[in-house]
Amino acid sequence: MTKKIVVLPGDGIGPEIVAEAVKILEKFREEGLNINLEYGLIGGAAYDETGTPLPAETLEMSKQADAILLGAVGGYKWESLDISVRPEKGLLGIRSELNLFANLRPAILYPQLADASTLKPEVVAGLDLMIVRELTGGIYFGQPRGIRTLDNGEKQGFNTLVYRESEINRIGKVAFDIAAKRQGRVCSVDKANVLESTELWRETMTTLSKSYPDIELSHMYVDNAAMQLVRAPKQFDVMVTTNMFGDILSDCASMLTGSIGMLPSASLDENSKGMYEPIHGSAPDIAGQNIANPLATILSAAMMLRYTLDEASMADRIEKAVSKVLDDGLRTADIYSAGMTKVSTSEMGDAVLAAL
Ligand SMILES: NC(=O)c1ccc[n+]([C@@H]2O[C@H](COP(=O)([O-])OP(=O)(O)OC[C@H]3O[C@@H](n4cnc5c(N)ncnc54)[C@H](O)[C@@H]3O)[C@@H](O)[C@H]2O)c1
Ligand SMILES: CC(C)[C@H](C(=O)O)[C@@H](O)C(=O)O
Ligand SMILES: [Mg+2]
Repeated sequence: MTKKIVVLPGDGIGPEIVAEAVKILEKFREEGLNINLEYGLIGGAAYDETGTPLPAETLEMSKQADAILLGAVGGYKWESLDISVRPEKGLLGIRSELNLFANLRPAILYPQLADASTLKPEVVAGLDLMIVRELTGGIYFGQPRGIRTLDNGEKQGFNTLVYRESEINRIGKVAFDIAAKRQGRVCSVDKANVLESTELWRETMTTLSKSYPDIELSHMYVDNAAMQLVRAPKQFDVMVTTNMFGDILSDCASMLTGSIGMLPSASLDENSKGMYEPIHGSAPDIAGQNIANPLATILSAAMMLRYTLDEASMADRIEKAVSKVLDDGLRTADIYSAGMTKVSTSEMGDAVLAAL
């Protein structure tokens, strides 16, 4: 049966990088992969056209889809809008509406990029870390939230960090199951010394770990985890953490691999239906210049083939093709170093396509 892929390019560099991943999906389609691509609006592009960052039509087609490929949302143009209609709200809305609670963000160093990493080669060589970020709960979604005026006339902004045991258990299971296929170690990152919500997080992870006797569970406070990531990242196998901590730690981890333009992600529901997107944003500072790195998006398409479309060999081919173009010395500006060949977004995409 034909699998339906919804493509949501979004804003800024979104359309540029998504176009490169689509070239690859189209090639596989020509080779016989039974997919159909359908485009939708999200983020600022959707707001401009329809007055909302997540039009009902986009949500409906995404619910019907087998998988979604997303570029990025947001940009200067929409920064003065009320938070409730900003482009980012469209992204949060689709994650929540589709119940995409498990966000997998693999931070893998391609050895060819050791010199682009912010860490010394001996500290980062062989890095292969999986960050499992809870994506539909925590402070991003907790109620109450807002800005209120206090009795003395002063304004106060407030958000609520809440986690239910069931939310912690389901993301914990994802992390333990992934660890079982890797080195068997999970580090749960929290702030249990200060926040009750993550005190419960720690207790729940500990109880859950009793069902996974072969997995080694450790706990770490988020401030230490940030420090350990840049000190000795190879101590981690799988990290599992809350929505906001995972957002921050994954941007941090991305630079260990050379660039935020290298990190893909999968956001999955209970049935491994998913949305696939690079972890970076719409990069308005470089949008429209054909210089963004498309590899995070191309690698996100590989994750889509692996996790949702059950086409592991095609995913392998993409990952090998990325490795090949890096072997050939091709670099977008963000990962460029002396002696390499600087290429544009579309040249990088074409090179991966040719290397397939
Ligand atoms: N998933 C998403 O859609 C997503 C993620 C993060 C931020 N955002 C939004 O994007 C907008 C810009 O946010 P920001 O500047 O804080 O973060 P950003 O990730 O867009 O950019 C941060 C820096 O990284 C660079 N960068 C990002 N992706 C790159 C790529 N593929 N190649 C080369 N360089 C790249 C940018 O040029 C910029 O200097 C905001 O509106 C933000 O809310 C969206
Ligand atoms: C744009 C924003 C809502 C989003 C997040 O915070 O989840 C982004 O930073 C990400 O990492 O996907
Ligand atoms: Mg982020």
